[in-house]
Amino acid sequence: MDLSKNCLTFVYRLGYNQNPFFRYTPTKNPIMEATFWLLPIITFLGSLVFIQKLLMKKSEKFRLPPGPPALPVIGNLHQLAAKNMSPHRRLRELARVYGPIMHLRLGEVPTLVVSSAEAAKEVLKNHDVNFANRPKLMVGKILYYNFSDIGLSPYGEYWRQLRKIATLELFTVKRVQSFRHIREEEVSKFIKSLASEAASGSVVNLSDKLFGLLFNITSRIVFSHEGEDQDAFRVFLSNLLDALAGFSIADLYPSIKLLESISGFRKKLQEMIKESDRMLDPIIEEHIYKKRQGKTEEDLVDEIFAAGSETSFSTLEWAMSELLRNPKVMERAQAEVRDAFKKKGITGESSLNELKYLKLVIKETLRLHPVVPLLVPRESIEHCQIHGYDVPPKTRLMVNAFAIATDPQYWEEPEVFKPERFEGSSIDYKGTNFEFIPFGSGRRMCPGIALGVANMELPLAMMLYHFDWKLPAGMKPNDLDMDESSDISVRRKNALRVILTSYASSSGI
Ligand code: HEM
Repeated sequence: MDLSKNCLTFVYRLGYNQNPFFRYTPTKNPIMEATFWLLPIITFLGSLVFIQKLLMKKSEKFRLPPGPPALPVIGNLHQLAAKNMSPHRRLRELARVYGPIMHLRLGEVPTLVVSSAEAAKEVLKNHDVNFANRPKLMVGKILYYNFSDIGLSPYGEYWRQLRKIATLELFTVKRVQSFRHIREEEVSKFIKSLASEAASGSVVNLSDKLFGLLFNITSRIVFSHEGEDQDAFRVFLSNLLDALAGFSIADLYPSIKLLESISGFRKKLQEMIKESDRMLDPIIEEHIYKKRQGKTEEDLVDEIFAAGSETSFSTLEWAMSELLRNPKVMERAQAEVRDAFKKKGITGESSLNELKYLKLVIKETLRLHPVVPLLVPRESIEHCQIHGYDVPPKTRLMVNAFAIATDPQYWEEPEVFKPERFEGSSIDYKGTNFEFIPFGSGRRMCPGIALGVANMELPLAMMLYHFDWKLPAGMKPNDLDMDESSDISVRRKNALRVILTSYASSSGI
């Protein structure tokens, strides 16, 4: 019996994968999947209860943070899976009951969940070094050839060298600027393609178009090459981001090596390697060939591809969704960009500095829809104390950036999309204002902020300048669903479909 296929089909039937975009990925709720997996093997794991009890005795001398009561073997997985909510929303709910410093056991993994700015500052600033490690997730071991990438490699000399090269050589403002012509060319092609859709008056799948844009920009930046195989890459990215969350059964029970193979996760990752080699090898070979002949433009390392395209794509998709739901904000953003371009003409990225409100729209989108809401998991290196609670070594850390960015303690009307809230405020996403950390903070903070923001500003400005937007079939702004996929990276669950008309004075596409 193909148990793996049956389990996935079951989860699929539960309705967690209704997004036609991502229909090739068998399940979009990894926690449900993990919980489901536990049913047939729970007997096997029962033997662990005894060991666990011994461990619990040992941990009694610690003052662990509060948390919901855990069950033997599965710990708190059932509470996370309850209510069919995305993990970051469910964890926000639990934090409202148990507090901003919460202890959970996910499978056999002790996990610290931090959900306030004060506690985030404590772990990401005051105890930054101690939490600068990443857990040894299977995806890092298999897909990234024994943790050889920046994002998943353990804290130490190797990671420091990679990060230094990335920071000094790849992510400087000058380097990001050197890709300006790529962004301008690709955005111009994108706008032309939207203009032909506008002329036909048909309903446009904006999600597809935006993904294509970010895919092309990132391909050219990373490989100096136009993107191909976009659909396959989209599925690959979706699977990769699932794996990064660390919610696979093998990552929840890392001591039981057998689970890596019987859960089918190892096989899945190996298939992903084959798929990524199939897609990337020809591009890389051509790139090396061109480089030897001195024919390439400056490029970034290939592993950056996933981090770079999906995050900016998702954020743009959310920004357009919020603008469609909030016509007044849309109006103000369009007025600003149209006014600026009318005065100076469309001068590509050099016009962007004037667009103060547009920048606030992006900030507000990152607040309400941080695309990596729990940041990338970290792990404590040695024992430490956080606000008087003990945190043993090898505790997994999740910082709920979403819960913090929607906490009424720091934000007025936190659920309302209101870019004006940042007007005259010095709060920024650079990692020092802990109530707003969509890019994380500290040593492992996202090094790609400048590139990510550059990839979002020009497309957004151009979309707002060239077109007027409405929802299809007489839908009212509030009818637009904002359902989220339930992965580590939070995308729209359903494609964003729109009708657009060309703005009368728009020219120079
Ligand atoms: C909207 C855009 C983006 C968002 C919201 C975002 C968010 C994040 C977050 C939350 C983390 C984890 C930080 C932590 O653990 O504290 C991260 C890590 C990372 N990001 Fe980004 N990111 C974005 C764009 C990019 C881009 C464009 C690149 C590169 C081209 C990039 C490369 C990376 C890398 C390499 C890491 C791992 C850093 C490390 O572990 O040392 N990101 N990002």
